[in-house]
Amino acid sequence: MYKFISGRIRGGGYAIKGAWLLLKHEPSFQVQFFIAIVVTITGIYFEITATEWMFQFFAIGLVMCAEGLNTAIEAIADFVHPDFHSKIGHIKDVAAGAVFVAAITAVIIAAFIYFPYFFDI
Ligand SMILES: Nc1ncnc2c1ncn2[C@@H]1O[C@H](COP(=O)(O)OP(=O)(O)OP(=O)(O)O)[C@@H](O)[C@H]1O
Repeated sequence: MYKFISGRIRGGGYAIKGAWLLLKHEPSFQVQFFIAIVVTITGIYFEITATEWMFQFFAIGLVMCAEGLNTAIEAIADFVHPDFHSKIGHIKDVAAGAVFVAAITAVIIAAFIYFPYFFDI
């Protein structure tokens, strides 16, 4: 039981380290983090509802999670095949496509939340 708990705590430590590495080294992740701060301040300013906060945090998490996984896939691709290869290009394009889908979803959620506040409708 002790081993199980200490193993889980250690795993959590590695995960936090991974999130910190993304924030420290990945420009795309840093941009998304900055946007997350901006929309959080915007949410506070407009006093959005609890449901809108939930959707907003879900959208932020979705995009940053997709970006983190995309970064990991890119790193694996570069590690297993550092040279140019059409298959590696395809893998990276598909992984980037997943981030794009998450980002479009977040933009749609943001539009639904903020249109009424910005245009007073
Ligand atoms: N080894 C490779 N072989 C073939 N195509 C590649 C290779 N490396 C990159 N590409 C192409 O270049 C694109 C950008 O790849 P890259 O690894 O530079 O990602 P990136 O633009 O730095 O992504 P991010 O901004 O998320 O870090 C890929 O989507 C792919 O189309």
